[in-house]
Parts: sequence; structure tokens; C-alpha cells
Amino acid sequence: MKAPAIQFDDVTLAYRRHPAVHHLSGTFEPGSLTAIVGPNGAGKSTLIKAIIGAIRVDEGRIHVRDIDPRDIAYLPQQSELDRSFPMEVLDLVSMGLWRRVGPLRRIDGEHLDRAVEALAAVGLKDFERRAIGTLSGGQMQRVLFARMLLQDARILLLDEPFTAIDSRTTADLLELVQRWHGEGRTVVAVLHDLEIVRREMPNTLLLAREPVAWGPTAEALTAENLLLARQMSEATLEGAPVCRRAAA
Ligand SMILES: Nc1ncnc2c1ncn2[C@@H]1O[C@H](COP(=O)(O)OP(=O)(O)OP(=O)(O)O)[C@@H](O)[C@H]1O
Repeated sequence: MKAPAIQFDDVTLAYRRHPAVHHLSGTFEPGSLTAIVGPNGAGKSTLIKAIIGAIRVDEGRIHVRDIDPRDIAYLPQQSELDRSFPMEVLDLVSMGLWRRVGPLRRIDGEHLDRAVEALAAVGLKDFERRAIGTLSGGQMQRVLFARMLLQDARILLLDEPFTAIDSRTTADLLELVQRWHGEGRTVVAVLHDLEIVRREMPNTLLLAREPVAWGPTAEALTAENLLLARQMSEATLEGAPVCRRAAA
């Protein structure tokens, strides 16, 4: 698989001129597996949303070359999902096939088989007709991973995929993450559990609105860097000062 890099060139992302991410430069290398780590409010989700184009880049540029936006798979935070929508598991998983079959086509034949297989691969055999509102948090996360399996994207962006997920489910889903990495895809995950990061993630971006460290995990996650990130974050807890350079 030929996965693209994601390159940041002095990127600032702001909400009404208050920067959530400030002057970030660096690259998620092709085929790399990277954790984004940082305190609450450090700008991690904002950065992910900017990569998928959901948030405007105020200053600088994000380069993701030679890629169709549908070739980026995005797993939002659980809190951003509306599970009250009356939808069956099979419909949600099948959304992963939109790039191939189009949004309004019926899913049948080979495509149906593939959706059922993806559900079985995440341990949800026979869940096809369940309403998504009846799933537990862990089951819902498995469904979303099945959708990503079907999407077969070259870039995968995961925002807190294991928050409030039990250890068994986390272990199963981590296997998929490692599989995607092994297949040469570029994978980025926002994570809070430093034990998982140290064990599973070769690279880490430590963010506290500004990048504190970015590189091999053991070098990025030193006690000194973590303390610095916390201090930087506490200093801006009341909100980031206005950036004069960011667009209004
Ligand atoms: N839509 C918005 N409008 C205004 N400010 C926002 C908006 N979304 C996020 N922010 C602010 O931007 C900053 C960064 O938020 P972001 O959600 O990116 O942080 P995070 O590192 O993902 O945090 P957490 O670990 O708590 O999920 C925070 O101060 C947040 O309040």
C-alpha cells in the first residue's frame, strides 16, 4: 500500500482567533503509526478535524498529497455521535462502502457479504439487524471499526478510540490498528492512556496547543516533556490569548 504523508507547515487553528493549535510544523510519515497525546483542551481533536477539512486552517498549510478525501477514514469521539438515529448496524457499517457503491445504492450480493464479514471480524456476528441505539459503548466502537475496515482507507484518524472501552475490547481493536499499520497505512490516534501509547505506538506527538515533542515515543514521552505539557496547558486553561497573526 502506498500511503500518503500528512505534512504541517506552520499551522495555526483558531476558534474566533483564539488558537487551539499554534504554529505546528512536522510530518506524519507515510505508513507511520502515531499517537497524539496531551492534556484536555490541548488541541488534539481540533488537529484531527483540520486534517479532514472540518475546520478551517487559519494560518500555514496542511498538505495531504495525491489523495481523495474519501480515502481518509475518521473515527470521531464517542461523545460526538448521535446514537438516537433509528439506524441498523448493517446500515452504519455499509457506509464504509460508499466510496465504491455510492451513497444511495442498495447494499446486496458481494457488498452485503463483505459488510457481514467485517462485523464478524470485530466479534459482532449476527448483529446486522440490531438498532444502533441498543448497542453498548464497546459494541458501538466495534461497529465503527468494522466500518473503517470496509472503507479500506490509506489514512486512518482515530479520536480517543479506547476511552470508556473495556480492556478486552481495547485489545481486540488494538489488533486492528496494528494490522492497518502492518499494511502500510498512515494511522494517527488521539490517546490518553500512556501505557497503551508506550506499548503500541512507535511515534508520538505531544501537544499542548503548541507541539511539546514529536518523534519516537520513548523520546517524546519523557517525564520532563509531560510536565512541560501540563504546565503549558494550565497556563492557558482560561483560554488561549488572541493570536494577532491568525485570521479573524
Ligand atoms: N467549536 C469550538 N468553538 C470554540 N472553541 C472550541 C471549539 N472546539 C474546541 N474549542 C476549544 O479549543 C481548545 C482545544 O479543544 P480540543 O477539543 O481540540 O482539545 P483536545 O485536546 O481534543 O481535548 P480533550 O482531551 O479534552 O478531548 C479548547 O480550549 C476548546 O474549548
